Amino acid sequence: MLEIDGLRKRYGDLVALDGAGFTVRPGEMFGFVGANGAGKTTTMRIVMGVLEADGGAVRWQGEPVGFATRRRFGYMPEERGLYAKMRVAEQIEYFGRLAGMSPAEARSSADELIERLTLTERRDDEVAGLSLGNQQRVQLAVALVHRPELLVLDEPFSGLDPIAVDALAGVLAERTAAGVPVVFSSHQLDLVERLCDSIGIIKAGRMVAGGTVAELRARESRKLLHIVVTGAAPGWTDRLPGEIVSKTDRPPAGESAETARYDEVVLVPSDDQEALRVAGQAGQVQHFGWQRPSLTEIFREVVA
Ligand SMILES: Nc1ncnc2c1ncn2[C@@H]1O[C@H](COP(=O)(O)OP(=O)(O)OP(=O)(O)O)[C@@H](O)[C@H]1O
Repeated sequence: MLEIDGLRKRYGDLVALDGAGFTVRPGEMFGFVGANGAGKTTTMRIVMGVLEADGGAVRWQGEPVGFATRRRFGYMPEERGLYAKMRVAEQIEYFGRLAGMSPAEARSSADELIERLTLTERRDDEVAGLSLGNQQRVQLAVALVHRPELLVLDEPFSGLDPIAVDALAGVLAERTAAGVPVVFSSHQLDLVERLCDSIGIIKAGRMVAGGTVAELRARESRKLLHIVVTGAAPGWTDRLPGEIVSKTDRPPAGESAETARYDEVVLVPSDDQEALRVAGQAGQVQHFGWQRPSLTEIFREVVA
């Protein structure tokens, strides 16, 4: 289990981390999200010992993390670090050897990752000549090659095409199934929502929300009502009790309105039963139900 506790870090006068912390359990995929400059990279660098914290602690299996422990971690830094002139397979093997693998182990692990991350046709190319997305795949292979006990990945999905996203998600799911905790940062919230067991949201160096997506939905979000009414006279939505978050009178593309008028409203109701009554009196209620907020909506709410 990885425990990050009360991290503090200043760069001169700028407070980058102000008590940030979270826990990642064995086999858990943890999505670390926050706006630009919120402190994600700084946190990951401290976990990996690239930066020293001014305060707080990082523990692995209950013990403070040191150099020997970090060698067993896999890290994909924000500043990608590959040898431009080295060939793909050679490079991945080299990093496996650096982490203490035998030549045979490093080769077989590199071969497996090359295949999984669909780099087979590029295995003898120099990294410098690869597209950015392919360089990213090599960087991921380097982080994974020594079969680390913990994975810390700074925006591993950025710049990958959808096939590479699926390939990487598959590799990470295998590692978590084997008990490895994975922490990754991302701005692709739909992906985070799809892949992660739990999520931490950081804002200005502090954690502002955390838990499973279901917990976040239950705890952090306002309850939204989604209402669709056809055939109502214009202006009826003014009678709805509560705050209208969005509304449109245009039916979704591809669906023609059967009646002259279509209204779709998202409402934070002050009285849901009254909202139902108003909608029913106004026209034909086609849909009336609670809307589950997406992670993007929750993010906007807690980070705003
Ligand atoms: N070496 C540095 N010197 C001075 N300030 C820094 C340094 N590194 C980061 N910062 C500042 O610390 C804050 C946190 O930065 P950090 O890179 O950790 O954010 P982030 O959440 O990873 O952002 P992004 O999503 O843009 O990658 C920002 O205000 C950033 O400008």
